[in-house]
Amino acid sequence: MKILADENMPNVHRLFGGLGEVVTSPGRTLTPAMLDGVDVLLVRSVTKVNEALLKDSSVKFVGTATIGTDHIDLEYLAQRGIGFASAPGCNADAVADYVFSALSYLYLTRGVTWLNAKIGILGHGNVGKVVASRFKALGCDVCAYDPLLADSQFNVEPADLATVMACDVICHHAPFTAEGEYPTKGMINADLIANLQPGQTIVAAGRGGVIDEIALVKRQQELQGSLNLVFDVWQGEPEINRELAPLCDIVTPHIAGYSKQGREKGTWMVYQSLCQFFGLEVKIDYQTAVSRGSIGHLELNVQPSLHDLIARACHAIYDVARDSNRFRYSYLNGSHSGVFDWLRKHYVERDEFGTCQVRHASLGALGFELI
Ligand SMILES: NC(=O)C1=CN([C@@H]2O[C@H](COP(=O)(O)OP(=O)(O)OC[C@H]3O[C@@H](n4cnc5c(N)ncnc54)[C@H](O)[C@@H]3O)[C@@H](O)[C@H]2O)C=CC1
Ligand SMILES: O=C(O)C(=O)[C@H](O)COP(=O)(O)O
Repeated sequence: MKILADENMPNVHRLFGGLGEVVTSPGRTLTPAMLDGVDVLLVRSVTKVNEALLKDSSVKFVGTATIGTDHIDLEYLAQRGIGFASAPGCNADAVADYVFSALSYLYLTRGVTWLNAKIGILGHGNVGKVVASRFKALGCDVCAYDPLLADSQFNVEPADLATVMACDVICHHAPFTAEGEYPTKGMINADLIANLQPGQTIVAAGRGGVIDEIALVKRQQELQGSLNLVFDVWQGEPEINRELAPLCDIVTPHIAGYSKQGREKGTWMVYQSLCQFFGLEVKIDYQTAVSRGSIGHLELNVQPSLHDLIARACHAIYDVARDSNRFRYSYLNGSHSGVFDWLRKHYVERDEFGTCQVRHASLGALGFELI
């Protein structure tokens, strides 16, 4: 079996090497010619998998080690009888860690006291639910908008879009969809953005293309920079909006889900699905494939407030400012146009909060392991 994999997929040789010949390549520039003789294609979000890529190939199985599937033409795969697997939920905890690291940053730098705020979540799937549960466990007032779910499927108060957009903190965890009854493409439109008020916070960590970036630039300028903006996903990736980025507090190159464990889990979930598809034995188990954390245990002195305690704990494991600064200085101040992908390829590993043990009960709410 010949397996072609995105070079940014961790553990790919270790997991798939026993199943066939593994060749890796940059995902964004993959061409149909590279699929010659390939049976299995393993991608991440940057490869458009569609008829144009696959029509002359003999690919039998496509796996994406990601949560999102908007880069895959699922209908075409089904028509051709090509097997498919994604990795639902693999990096949901990583994205939640990103959200709380970013809110901690806003607390420390701009005094945003988000624990007392009204929180609104856009998209209540695997990621939205983890984020919502953490806020709820911390005692926050949380609601969520997800028109495709019945009320009984929410773990927080269901709300309409306008209600979520009026919240103090708005967390975008919706996929990119251009069709159907509730497409997300441009869903956060100029009208909704024109109603944003000073002091509101937006964390964009779902998919680019959902928020009207031009309208947001205009509103942020009108409000003299008083919106708190955290942007991980962008409409024109790997380019980013050069007018919007300087108006944001945190700018990152689509790495909210890039924890070591989240990325390894993604590869392992696809490995498991591939074995099932071809009727092969799963020889590498989850414990072997997914790393433990490198810190293990965190002792924190009593902090002046819960906000401070959370900020110290989150940033001891992952301080989002490190990614934002690296990106801001190299992308916005430099001429290196490939820096978006370079930073992702050379991402400095980070562990999930859940790999670290703590004693403070309130940190259990954030996914840390309580002892
Ligand atoms: N920034 C990053 O690194 C990462 C981004 N993502 C993105 O986050 C998105 C969400 O991930 P999951 O929760 O795991 O996906 P999921 O598929 O479990 O949930 C998506 C939810 O969005 C809802 N939805 C669909 N249309 C909507 C609309 N118009 N308005 C509000 N909600 C709508 C769906 O009903 C579903 O409940 C993914 O599509 C993925 O693209 C995921 C992982 C990492
Ligand atoms: O899982 C998803 O969905 C994501 O957005 C990934 O974290 C994005 O990572 P890449 O696939 O673009 O490396």
